[in-house]
Amino acid sequence: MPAKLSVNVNAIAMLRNRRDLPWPSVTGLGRLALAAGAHGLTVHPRPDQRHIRFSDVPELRALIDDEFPKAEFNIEGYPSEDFLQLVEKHQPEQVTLVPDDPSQATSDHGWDFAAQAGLLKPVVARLKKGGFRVSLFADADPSGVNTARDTGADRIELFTGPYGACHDDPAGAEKQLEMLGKTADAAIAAGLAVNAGHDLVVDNLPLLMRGIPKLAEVSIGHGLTADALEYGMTGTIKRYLKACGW
Ligand SMILES: CC(=O)[C@@H](O)[C@H](O)COP(=O)(O)O
Ligand SMILES: NCC(=O)COP(=O)(O)O
Repeated sequence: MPAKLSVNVNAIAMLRNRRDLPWPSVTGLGRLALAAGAHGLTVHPRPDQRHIRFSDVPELRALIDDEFPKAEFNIEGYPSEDFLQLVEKHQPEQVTLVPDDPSQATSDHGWDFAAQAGLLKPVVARLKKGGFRVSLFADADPSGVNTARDTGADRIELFTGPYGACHDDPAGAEKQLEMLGKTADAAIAAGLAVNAGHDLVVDNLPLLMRGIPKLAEVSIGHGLTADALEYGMTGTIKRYLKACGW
């Protein structure tokens, strides 16, 4: 089965937040994405709420529960106490832990598993006890994978930013893909499932899918939102599903 597509609505929220007005509607565009066949929605709340607001989370939870019960909600973020309470309240199907500090413009690295296993283990245990699937944001580096597994997580999410940055450098993209593939192989051998995300677009998805055919899920926001301005959300989801191999 091809990788499932989870649509990250952070960029839509950021556009809305330019004004004190309710459009573009995060929930409305999330509805269009799910109606067009996307498998889930992703949000990445940050403490300053510059993208998604905490108040968006219950609306998106209700959208999935009421209208798309087979879809999944994925909440990504740094495991602060506020974040953990947010996910415990709104019960996403998947929690993706990301080592962002609040000043970062966007996510730009995965966990340093050797150094941060002590922080992650009790957090993963708490989330697993709450019934959540837990995924850990990971750089393309197979050496950290066993430590990631030992935290008790179910999945890793490969950070594909450096791959996405090679949009005009095919040789560089191949190099990045090789490391991503090795990391995915090591993770699967360790018993973890593998997601991927960051700077994925219609043009770089087919190569990623061929290189890592066992990917479980991709979460895509920035590039997909840019495409939606051009093609509309419904047309964009169809393009992205096709690029994923559906
Ligand atoms: C973990 C990851 O790569 C994404 O969640 C990314 O952080 C998207 O969030 P922004 O669109 O807010 O940068
Ligand atoms: N986990 C990655 C994600 O949700 C979206 O990242 P991007 O497509 O906005 O770069």
